Amino acid sequence: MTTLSAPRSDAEATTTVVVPLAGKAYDILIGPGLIARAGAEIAARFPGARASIVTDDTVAGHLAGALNASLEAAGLEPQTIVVPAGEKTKSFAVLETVVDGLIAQRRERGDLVVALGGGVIGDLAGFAASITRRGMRFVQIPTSLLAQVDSSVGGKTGINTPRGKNLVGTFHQPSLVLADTDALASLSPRHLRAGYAEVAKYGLIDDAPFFAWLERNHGEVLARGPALTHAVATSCRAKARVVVADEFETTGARALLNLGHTFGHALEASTGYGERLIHGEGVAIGMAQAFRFSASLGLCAPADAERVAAHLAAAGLPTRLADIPGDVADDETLIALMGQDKKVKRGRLTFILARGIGEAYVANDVPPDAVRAFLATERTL
Ligand SMILES: NC(=O)c1ccc[n+]([C@@H]2O[C@H](COP(=O)([O-])OP(=O)(O)OC[C@H]3O[C@@H](n4cnc5c(N)ncnc54)[C@H](O)[C@@H]3O)[C@@H](O)[C@H]2O)c1
Ligand SMILES: O=C(O)C(=O)C[C@@H](O)[C@H](O)[C@H](O)COP(=O)(O)O
Ligand SMILES: [Zn+2]
Repeated sequence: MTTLSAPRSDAEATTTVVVPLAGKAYDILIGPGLIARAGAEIAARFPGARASIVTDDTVAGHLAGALNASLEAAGLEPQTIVVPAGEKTKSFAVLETVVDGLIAQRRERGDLVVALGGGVIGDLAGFAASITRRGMRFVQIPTSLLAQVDSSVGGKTGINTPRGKNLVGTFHQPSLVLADTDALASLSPRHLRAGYAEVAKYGLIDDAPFFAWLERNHGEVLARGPALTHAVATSCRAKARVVVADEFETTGARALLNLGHTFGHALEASTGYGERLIHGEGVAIGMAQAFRFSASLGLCAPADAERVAAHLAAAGLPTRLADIPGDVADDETLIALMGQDKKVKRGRLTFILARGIGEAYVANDVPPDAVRAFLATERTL
């Protein structure tokens, strides 16, 4: 018989997932108290480096003081750059203020940019790090569920343009990820649910048992119980596996992480990157649509599509165009936005479709007419 005992300290409660990329391997530490320990963890790995914290004006109020104190105590001479919270911050204008701030702070190539915040901050600060002085190192301290399970891992960085999501950016891996599960205490329920969509994505792509586990345990995950930490660690392991297999999204393995994003990104862009539809919500609708599209093409059982939508709805997520407040852009606008997707090859649309739960695959060359016919049915839901 195995006797389980509670961890005696935050350090003992920490899970480490390694992203073993050749020449640029890094650790993801997951657990409580990591912001308080950030200075020690960073200084031990990057002796002599100084740190610039990039955060948003919401996260700053909750967590920047504690992080600053920890980095200060470890001799990292922290300075902070604060930008507005929200998706609109992933823009050229805000990128310029971050890059200028790093240069004004006289940070060198060997110093560290520390992204403290959700996916918006991680994508923006990571991009700024990748271009400032032709490439600074950076550390991700993800504070939203979405950032802890997805955006802080894998090195996709970037900003949006009015013509589409993440259309300007780089691949630039972080040097360390510190996912402090205590930080999630102050995250709003809406943003927690949005992050949950990306958790469910890992089950839908290739891990049916994890999806079934989520169906049983989503209440505890969303109640921020111990199941939440399990969900974060399982998600990070899944993402690390995919990123190591296909870092630059060339073989198709990484494209699977785009499940729900062809539809979702078009919806986000068409709603102006505002509060009407946040990324995880767009992904939830997009994943439900990807399964309904697959069912309509005879690829997967309609019951699977219904099960996916039912689970996302049970988690409080939108699953239909009608769930988006206000008018939704017309089909031609959405198809034009999908045409800007980075998976497009020689003008042909690519979707992530599914043969069932946990059986997603990359479908190249989906005819726009099939998408048009499908969207027409979506308007009736
Ligand atoms: N690079 C990638 O691989 C990747 C993966 C998934 C998503 N993304 C990107 O991530 C972004 C979405 O990330 P997000 O959902 O974290 O959005 P976000 O960064 O806007 O954070 C959501 C909101 O929660 C607030 N917040 C964050 N942490 C908090 C905390 N601990 N306490 C209180 N408030 C907190 C933020 O201020 C913000 O208002 C999108 O731009 C998306 O494109 C990138
Ligand atoms: O890491 C990846 O690869 C992903 O696709 C993860 C997605 O959840 C994320 O939203 C990503 O930013 C989308 O990438 P994009 O290349 O489609 O913009
Ligand atoms: Zn995403």
